[in-house]
Amino acid sequence: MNAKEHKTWTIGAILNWTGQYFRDKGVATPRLDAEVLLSHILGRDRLYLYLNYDQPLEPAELAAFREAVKQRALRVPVAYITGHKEFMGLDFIVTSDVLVPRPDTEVLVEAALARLAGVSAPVILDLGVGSGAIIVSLLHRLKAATGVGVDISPGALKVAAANAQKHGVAARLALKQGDLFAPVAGRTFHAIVSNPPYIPDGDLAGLEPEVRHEPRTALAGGADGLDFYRRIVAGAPGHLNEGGFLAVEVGRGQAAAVAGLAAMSGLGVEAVIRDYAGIERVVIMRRDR
Ligand SMILES: C[S@@+](CC[C@H](N)C(=O)[O-])C[C@H]1O[C@@H](n2cnc3c(N)ncnc32)[C@H](O)[C@@H]1O
Repeated sequence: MNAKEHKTWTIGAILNWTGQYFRDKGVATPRLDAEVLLSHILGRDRLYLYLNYDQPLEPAELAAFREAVKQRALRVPVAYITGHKEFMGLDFIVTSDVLVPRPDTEVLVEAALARLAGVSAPVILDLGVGSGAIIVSLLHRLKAATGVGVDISPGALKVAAANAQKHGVAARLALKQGDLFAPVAGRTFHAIVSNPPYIPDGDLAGLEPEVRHEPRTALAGGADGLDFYRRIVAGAPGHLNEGGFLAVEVGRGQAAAVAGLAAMSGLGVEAVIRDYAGIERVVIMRRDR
């Protein structure tokens, strides 16, 4: 992006340049990321870029875009640069205090929705609420539901609160800081949902550069990645209503081990659900009536 090379940078020229630059930096979706960032800076959708290919950028727009490109080249996730990520058709506020919501996690939300549709006023617990992606989506769809979201990170809870407000569910969601079940001692729920940290500690260093920008507390799951499942599955029976269920997202290859934990804690494994890539992604465990 050297001004001497181009007298004026048009939308088309800068997208071509940036796409190539990101490709050279190893970005997985270079052109798409260039478009998303430019749309964000211009406050327009991506279609606008294509319809206005020859429009020159204002100096202020160029400066802001240059800053965004610099960050993306350092492999900062796009969502941290734009401050937004779409999940379950809703626009979530995202900061570097939270994991960027993943499409795979929609499988967990859909599974919980299917099971809660017939419950008149479900009460739901989300352990490791992060941005609020799971519980906010559930409460947004289930108008009579109420929920509790727990997180160890005060920064994450602020983001969850902003998202609950944005999507009109704040009055039905209590957010609590603490360690897993500690803030809900003595309470029971129709459903417990969780996408806990599940990366084996030894795998963290080898992750994609983008993931290493995400909070370690959102990722690290102990030596074998299963530390949180051990605690969640052991604690769930005491926090589920009779007939209630626990739905957890799991990492690749972890479903069988998590199902094994269920047997030990007296929960029945109701289903193991695959994600869009065919990977076993969600384990549903139920407490008997
Ligand atoms: C993988 S992220 C999931 C965030 C969000 N639920 C989602 O699916 O996008 C895990 C979350 O668990 C939180 N966490 C880590 N340790 C915790 C603990 N001991 N108790 C409660 N939350 C914890 C992290 O701060 C992080 O927000």
